Amino acid sequence: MFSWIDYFVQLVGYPKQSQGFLRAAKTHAKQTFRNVSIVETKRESFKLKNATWKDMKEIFSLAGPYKGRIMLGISFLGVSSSIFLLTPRVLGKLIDEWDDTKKQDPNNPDKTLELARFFKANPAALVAILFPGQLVINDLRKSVFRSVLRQDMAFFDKNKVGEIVSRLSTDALIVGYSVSMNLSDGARALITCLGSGGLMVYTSLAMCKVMFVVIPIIVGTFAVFGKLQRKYTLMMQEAVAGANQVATERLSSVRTVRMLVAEKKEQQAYADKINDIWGISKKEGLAKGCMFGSFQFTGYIALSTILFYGSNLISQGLLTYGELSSFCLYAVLSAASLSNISGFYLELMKGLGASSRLFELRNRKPIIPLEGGILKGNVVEAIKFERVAFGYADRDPLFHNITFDVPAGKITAVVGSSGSGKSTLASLLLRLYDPTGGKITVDGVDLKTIDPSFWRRHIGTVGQEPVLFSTTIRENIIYGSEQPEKVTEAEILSAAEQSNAADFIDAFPEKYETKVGEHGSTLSGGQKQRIAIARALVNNPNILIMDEATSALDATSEYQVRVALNKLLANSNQTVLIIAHRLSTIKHADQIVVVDKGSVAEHGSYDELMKIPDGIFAKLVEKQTFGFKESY
Ligand SMILES: Nc1ncnc2c1ncn2[C@@H]1O[C@H](COP(=O)(O)OP(=O)(O)OP(=O)(O)O)[C@@H](O)[C@H]1O
Repeated sequence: MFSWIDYFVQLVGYPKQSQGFLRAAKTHAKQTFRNVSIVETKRESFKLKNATWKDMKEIFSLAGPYKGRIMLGISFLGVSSSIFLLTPRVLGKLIDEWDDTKKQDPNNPDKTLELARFFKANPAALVAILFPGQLVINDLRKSVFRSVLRQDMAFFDKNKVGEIVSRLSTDALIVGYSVSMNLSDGARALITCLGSGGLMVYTSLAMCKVMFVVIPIIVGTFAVFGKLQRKYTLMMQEAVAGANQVATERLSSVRTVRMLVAEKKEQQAYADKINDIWGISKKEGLAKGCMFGSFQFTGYIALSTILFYGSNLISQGLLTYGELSSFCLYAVLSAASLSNISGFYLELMKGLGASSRLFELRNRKPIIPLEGGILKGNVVEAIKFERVAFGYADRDPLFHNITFDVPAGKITAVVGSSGSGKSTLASLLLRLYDPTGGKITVDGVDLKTIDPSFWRRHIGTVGQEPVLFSTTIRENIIYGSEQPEKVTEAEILSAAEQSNAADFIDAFPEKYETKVGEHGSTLSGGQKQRIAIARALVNNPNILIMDEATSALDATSEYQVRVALNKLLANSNQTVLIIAHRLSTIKHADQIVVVDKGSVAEHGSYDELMKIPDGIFAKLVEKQTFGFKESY
């Protein structure tokens, strides 16, 4: 038989359970925020103030594709909130059941109990609204990452990768939460607040007089608390960001810290940052204590007034015990939902702040597009630099007139003092940046009109500091191939052979399947360089750009890399641009271009340049030879 205790447990248990899902998810999200709040900086408060309706529209448009799910979720929410709201009324009726004169009609049982039982048995129905949240986050992350990957190099010069990553992780999470679970919390709070207010009026109009006095006090308390809470949250996020910044930077450079014996200094720097956090949490705790104290005090006064006034009405026969109980519960409910509404508002503002940074990334159009244009990937006559001018953003101009040809099928070496802009020429040729003046043409076609991805795909590049990915040697070699799965074993072996890498790869127990570690950390500098050369060669590119990396290598590694390069250049019929640091080794180049003070100062074969009296190249060679003698 259905006992009174079962009856009570079901009634009280339902709202606890149904809310449990949302609350657990919300708590999880909040904890995550805490952990990743490091990126919330001073800009946050600025953004919050500047949030506009346009931002509001944009943020809600994220949930657009999931309208159906959201409507379903909100329907469940509406039903569950209604039941939740009816609960005090039903409880009131239960109390009145003890009053023999006001027994319920057994032939007309309360339908709300049946509904409550349904949701108690099917709590999963209430989780429906949670799914769009993760989907919104997924969409946002994917679209922002896609946009970031398509940005030009000038963008990456300005934006730190660490910050972009935290936008992708933290900001996306905040935005996703604010338009999903937060929305459901807000909707629930609003429904509960309006519903309980209405039901208070319905339960007893006379009692509402008391509430008109109490509500402003409660709202005022919440308003003050909300404002303070927001202030301390922002301060806390900044302090946590500061501490994490110190920890991240120092730990990622732990080698340098160790070599400079700076452990104690760093320990202190971190401790200072942690003390900042402690200072803020003390203030936050004090404010919270005061606010909660005053809220409880107001609450007790309100409740006592309700009870006092209510018992007066009961004694006059104008109110029942049950009605008074219902009224009290609704008063508590409406107060609690007011607090939830303020929480919803804060989270929404946070979401707006975070979204503006994400939308900025998502909507940014790169200056140099990834694709589009003439599909040209070979050189028949020559690549020409025609009066090229260039300067990096926020720096003085680097080139004012660079004019020279890179003839097809020939080896062109670029030399110049450190910082003269040799690597920058390679970047311009790859169209990582556009010249600010003049132009680069390929067989007379302006590089700006050529499809950038198609062009780059036909260029094999070996950078000064080779970058390998933390995967196998094989994967690293075929990384740049358009269709890696179609690269044959013979092609991989041939590329490794040509780059002088085959011997050391064969000596590894797992050979081509050897994992190279993060950034190739388990390989020597020379080995990394030779794998990078193999990677450049495996696609049999039409053009080769070699930025010599010799400074970081020891004599043996340098020798091995040089042998690889020489072998490669001797057999090459490709158009080659080699940025040379060791001048004695470019005697085989068809032509040498000397860059100095923003223009091409000398131009010719090795022997021709050596013959120029007081020539820059001759001086560079002399300096280097002298330098070698000094160092040995
Ligand atoms: N991404 C960048 N943003 C701003 N300035 C840059 C950037 N890359 C290089 N520079 C600056 O441009 C100048 C030329 O650099 P570049 O690397 O082209 O010289 P380099 O001749 O190849 O030097 P090195 O022989 O030392 O490798 C330098 O003053 C450098 O500080």
